Amino acid sequence: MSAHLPPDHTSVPKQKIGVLLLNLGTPDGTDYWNVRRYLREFLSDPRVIETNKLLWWPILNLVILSFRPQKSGHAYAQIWDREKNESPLRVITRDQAENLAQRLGGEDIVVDFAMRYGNPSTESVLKRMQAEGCQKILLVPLYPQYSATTTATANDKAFDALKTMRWQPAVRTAPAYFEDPKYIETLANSIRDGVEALPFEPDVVITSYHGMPVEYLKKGDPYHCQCYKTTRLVREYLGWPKEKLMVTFQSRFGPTEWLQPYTDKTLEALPGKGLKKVAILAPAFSADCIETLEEIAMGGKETFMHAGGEEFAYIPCLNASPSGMDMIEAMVRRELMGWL
Ligand SMILES: C=CC1=C(C)c2cc3[nH]c(cc4nc(cc5[nH]c(cc1n2)c(C)c5CCC(=O)O)C(CCC(=O)O)=C4C)c(C)c3C=C
Ligand SMILES: [Fe+2]
Ligand SMILES: [Fe+2]
Repeated sequence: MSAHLPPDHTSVPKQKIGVLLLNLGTPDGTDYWNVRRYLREFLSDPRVIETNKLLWWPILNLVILSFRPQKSGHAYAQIWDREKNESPLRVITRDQAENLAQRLGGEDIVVDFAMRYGNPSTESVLKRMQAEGCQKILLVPLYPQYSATTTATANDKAFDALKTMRWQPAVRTAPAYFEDPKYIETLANSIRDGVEALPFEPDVVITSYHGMPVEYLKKGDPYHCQCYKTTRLVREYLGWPKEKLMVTFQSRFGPTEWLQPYTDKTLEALPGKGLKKVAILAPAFSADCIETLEEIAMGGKETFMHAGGEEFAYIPCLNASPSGMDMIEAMVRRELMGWL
């Protein structure tokens, strides 16, 4: 038998289990070229943009990538973590991975994080984990609600890397956790605690989810339904009436119809209906990022106050908070069952 093994087989490291947290990605800097490189990779993903490739290529390369990097770079600059010189999404995702590593403990488990677009790339981290001896790897896309535009493409990217490996590790993917009782409880408590800490009583609390083209819902993406279910379960957990916790969809991109009601239009309309005090959170995001900090906490507030609103508060994502990490730890331990 040994004649068939590579000469250095004796140096194969001890078998370990890998846990890889996956998130969307972010530019390496706020300047034009860094943002352009990131947006180009992101918006070239056919899971994200389903428009015919021949049609999309000139629109993306000649129009969008000429103007959008400046606009997005300016938005990133407003929320950039200057001390670490990184975007909040990467800082927080790293915190989550480090915190989880401490919780799972032991030298037989390797916890790391990777991004679908930009750095650290999914391929580089998977290869590092394999070199460290991880023969079993759990992929954890950090999206509570499943979407082909996020969860599926994160997994695709990991499988693309596995395709290039002669000796592939065994792999599992963690499912979306939009109705996981622990997630619902954690999210609901973060809303109740967030609201109780405010110096005002909100007339309405908005759960603002990242949007997507309506077309994707019609083609069978379950994201929209899972968003509504998360909010319904949270509302039931809190015992709130239907009108107290609203669903809206943010971050519209391009000219097509996206999921409605739109967050910005809702914030504009609420004061006119006598609802002048709001709290808002973004449950589709496991970590605060440009879409929550710049678009909602800053831009959303401006829109609301400009329309006659009186009080506005943004409730942060679960991030690497103790309760958020309890939830991630419980989910990961459950998915590792049989491997540990
Ligand atoms: C163009 C179509 C897009 C779809 C569909 C989409 C879905 C989607 N996205 C997230 C989570 C995040 N998106 C983020 C940024 C972002 N998203 C799009 C476009 C689509 N997203 C763009 C063009 C951008 C870049 C920012 C900009 O230029 O305005 C981020 C933040 C990244 C960061 O660095 O902070 C996250 C997270 C979900 C959950 C989702 C599901 C439907
Ligand atoms: Fe997005
Ligand atoms: Fe946005």
